[in-house]
Amino acid sequence: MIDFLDDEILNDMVLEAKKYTKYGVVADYIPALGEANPETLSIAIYRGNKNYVAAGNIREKFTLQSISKVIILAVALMDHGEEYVFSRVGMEPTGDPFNSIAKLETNIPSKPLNPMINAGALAVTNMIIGESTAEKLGRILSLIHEMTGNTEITYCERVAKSELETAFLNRSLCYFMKQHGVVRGEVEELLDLYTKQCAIEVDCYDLAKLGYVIANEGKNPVTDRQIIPLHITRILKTFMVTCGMYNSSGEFAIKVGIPSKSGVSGSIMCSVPHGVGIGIYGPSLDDRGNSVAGMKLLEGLSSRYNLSIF
Ligand SMILES: NC(=O)CC[C@H](N)C(=O)O
Repeated sequence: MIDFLDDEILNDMVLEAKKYTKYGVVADYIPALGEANPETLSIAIYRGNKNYVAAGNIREKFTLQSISKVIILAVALMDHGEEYVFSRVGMEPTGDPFNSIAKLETNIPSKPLNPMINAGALAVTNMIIGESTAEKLGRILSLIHEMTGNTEITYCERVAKSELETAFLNRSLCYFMKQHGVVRGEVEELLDLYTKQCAIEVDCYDLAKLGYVIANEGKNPVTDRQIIPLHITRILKTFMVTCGMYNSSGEFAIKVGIPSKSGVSGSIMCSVPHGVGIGIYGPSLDDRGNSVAGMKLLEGLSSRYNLSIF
């Protein structure tokens, strides 16, 4: 039972998993991410109603990167409903790296295969309702504020700018999709919003709460308010299982078995069904872009506390 887990046990598990940080590298294709300390590993596990355990420097901030894909999918589904969203993005895993362009050309009609890869997330970001980038970003942040109870959360300008200046591959994905009518409007405006949403800054505690709300069928842990409809949280968790860890999702399902989403900042958000959220930060990444030590830590937690959903 994860209820028996305390800070001391968790700290020992973090120290053990930390040894694996040396087998990875920090992402530097977004130059600002390259400044992270590769030896860092921290985790917060939120069990509802302010009950949590933690280890490492859980107040250290990092950017959501691909974890934002789960949040914007929730916003788009609440804005438009399933039929519209899935007319512009698919539901199938790709088995390719997260930034791959390959399947956009070979898949007919040319819509991205799922919302957890960059192409799919760009298509979903393109659906967010709002008059301006600021309004759209404000709506994404509002949902995050409500889920975490932390209204201070905003985006890191430096990381957003660093990505916008170097996002050549994401620009290509957008132009390709624009050619095929999947992306509409100005590509630069879309990239501006996308890089800002990826640069939303949180700490492990916030991330654990985001994961918790999805695990808790969309309800706020303190007020019990339904923030995200139940059927949408099911969609989010399913994508987290099938595509959340990029092209490691299958292996991760076997070894860990928890709906999870990772980001190239080295973050992982997990939603253990029926009420546990986990937020991890460990910027040393494996060759698929997942936190090496974070995955080891999850493997240990899952087997020790029987957390696999399978
Ligand atoms: N895997 C990720 O976290 C990718 C997010 C990053 N902002 C990108 O588009 O490349």
